[in-house]
Amino acid sequence: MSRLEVCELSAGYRRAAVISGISTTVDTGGWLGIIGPNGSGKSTLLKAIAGLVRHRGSVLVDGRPLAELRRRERARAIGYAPQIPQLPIGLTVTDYVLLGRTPHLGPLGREGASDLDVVRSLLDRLDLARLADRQLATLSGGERQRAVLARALAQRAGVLLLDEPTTGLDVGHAQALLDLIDELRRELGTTVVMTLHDLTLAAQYAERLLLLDTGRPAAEGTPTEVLTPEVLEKRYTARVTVLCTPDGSPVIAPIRG
Ligand SMILES: Nc1ncnc2c1ncn2[C@@H]1O[C@H](COP(=O)(O)OP(=O)(O)OP(=O)(O)O)[C@@H](O)[C@H]1O
Repeated sequence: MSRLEVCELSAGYRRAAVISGISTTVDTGGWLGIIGPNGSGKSTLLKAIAGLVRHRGSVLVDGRPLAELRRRERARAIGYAPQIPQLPIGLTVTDYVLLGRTPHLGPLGREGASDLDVVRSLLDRLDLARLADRQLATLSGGERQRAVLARALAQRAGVLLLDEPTTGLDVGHAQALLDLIDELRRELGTTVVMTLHDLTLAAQYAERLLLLDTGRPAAEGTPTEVLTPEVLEKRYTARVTVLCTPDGSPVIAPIRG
C-alpha cells in the first residue's frame, strides 16, 4: 500500500515562491505524470514532495505525514531520482546501485544475497550488466542515467519520484526503463510520480497527467483530456497536432510554422 496525498503544497527558494496551491492524490500503483513548460516548477514539486526543499502544505503516504517519519522509514516510503544527481564517480556501478538497498539492510549494515539479487536483476533489465564493475566516471551520459535509475529502483520505495528519467536515453532504452517501472508498479504496487518533457511517452505510461504553468496546476486528468492542441498552444506556445496510436494513446506531433 502506498497512497500518496499532496495537500496545498507550496515551495520555493529563498523568498521567491515557485509552486503554490498544489493538491493531488495518487492511489497505490498509480502513475502520475507531471508536465509543463521549462521553469514551470516540475522539479521543485518533486523536491517538495521528497522533502528536499522548504515547503508548506502536507505530503502523506498511506495517511502518514512524511515529515514525521524517521529517516529509514522515510526511505522505504519514498524514493527520488533527481534530474541532475551528484554522483560518487569513483564507485563502481554495482556498489552505487547497492546504495539503494541501504534502507533494507540488517543491523550490521551488510548487504545479503537478496540485496545482490535485486541489484543484479536491475542491472540486467537496464542493460548495465556488462558495466557492473566499471566506475561511474567512465560511463556515457545515458549509461550513467540508467545507473541513477537502477539505484532509485533498488530502493523499492512505495512511492517513486522520477525527475525526467528518460533524459539522454535513446528510444529503446527509454522504453525499456518505462516498461520496467510499469512492471514494478503492477507487481509491487509501486506508486509513480514522474516529470517528463516527452508528452507522447508521458501519455503512454502515465494514467493521469498534472500540467503545471508558472507553478500552479493548469490542468489535470487523463492524457487524452489534458493533451489537446488548445491546451498545448496556450501553455507551451506550441503548434502541434494530436494524433493517435493504434491503442488510442495521444501522439503529440509538432507542426512546422
Ligand atoms: N536552487 C534554486 N534557487 C533559486 N531558484 C531556483 C532553484 N531551482 C530552481 N529555481 C527556479 O525555480 C523555477 C522552477 O524551476 P524547476 O526546476 O522546478 O522547473 P522545471 O519545470 O522542472 O523546469 P525544466 O523543464 O526546465 O526542467 C525556475 O524559475 C528556476 O529558475
